[in-house]
Amino acid sequence: MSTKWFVVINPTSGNGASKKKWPEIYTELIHQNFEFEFVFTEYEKHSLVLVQNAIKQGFTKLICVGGDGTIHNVVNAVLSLNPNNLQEIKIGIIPIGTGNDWVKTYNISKDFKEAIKIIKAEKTIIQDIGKLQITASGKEVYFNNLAGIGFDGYVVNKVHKYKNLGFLAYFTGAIVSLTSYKRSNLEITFNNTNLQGKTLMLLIGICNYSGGGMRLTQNPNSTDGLFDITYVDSITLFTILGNLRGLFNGTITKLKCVKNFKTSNLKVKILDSQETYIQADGEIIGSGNFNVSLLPKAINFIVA
Ligand SMILES: Nc1ncnc2c1ncn2[C@@H]1O[C@H](COP(=O)(O)OP(=O)(O)OP(=O)(O)O)[C@@H](O)[C@H]1O
Repeated sequence: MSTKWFVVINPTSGNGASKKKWPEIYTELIHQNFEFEFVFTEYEKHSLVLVQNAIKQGFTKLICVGGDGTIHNVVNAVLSLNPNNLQEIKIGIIPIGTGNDWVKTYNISKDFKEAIKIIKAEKTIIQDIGKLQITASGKEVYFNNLAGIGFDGYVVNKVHKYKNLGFLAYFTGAIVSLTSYKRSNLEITFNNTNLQGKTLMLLIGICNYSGGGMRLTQNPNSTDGLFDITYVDSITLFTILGNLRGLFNGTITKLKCVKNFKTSNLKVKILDSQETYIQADGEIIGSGNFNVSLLPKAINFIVA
């Protein structure tokens, strides 16, 4: 087992900010007495291979420099490898992304010096993780923050156009997309509940924030063994514009048109032929019918 840290940097995250800030982050890691090896990703999902190789070499302490997509890839690397020493693996985050949503739940600072101090203290939380399986392909994806289908996936698919707007990228993408999005006919089944019909979006939440600081699930708790589900069949642009603060303080979830549930499993069937994107932690992962289940207390993160 290595006592060194393995640092993976996505140079494209935060619209290139990770690459620019790396020399200062490197200096600060040395300054705070970290022993580490580091590597830059060279293509999308490259962190999956890099992290799996690092774990096979005996690294247990990982640092992720990037945004929510980079954290998502590191989590997927660990859980798809499912090593014998999973309990010993810890993930620390230096948040340099666009939305930086996952870190907000745990008050991890966006100031990299503060984020490094938090990692140094090695206080961990064992968090719940979602496992999503696309029925047709059997593809499995883990998520640590929030997954969704419908409008949510549509916005994520468009958001790259607005990445230069920073945290407003998702909000801008959502407002621009609301007029053009065509709802899909979905069937959603969990516990004794069956929802069927034209659906704007379904969100499956673990942590508190998504879409660049929005609070779109009502009562999330990242360690309670349950997803927080938000289901919206329709909402007008007018209602959203009248509740802009509610998007960011969570009161939007109290509107009559927004339904909230808790469950640890659910099934989603697409009842029409329209392609509907599924997103997990802000990454498009496919389309089609899928099942989701919760893995309670599945992975250690270093938190404030
Ligand atoms: N070297 C690379 N070249 C191109 N894409 C990469 C590279 N390394 C990682 N990626 C991809 O970059 C994407 C975005 O990364 P990330 O989410 O960390 O940044 P972000 O989108 O700016 O932040 P956020 O998700 O917090 O909004 C991920 O899908 C990841 O697979």
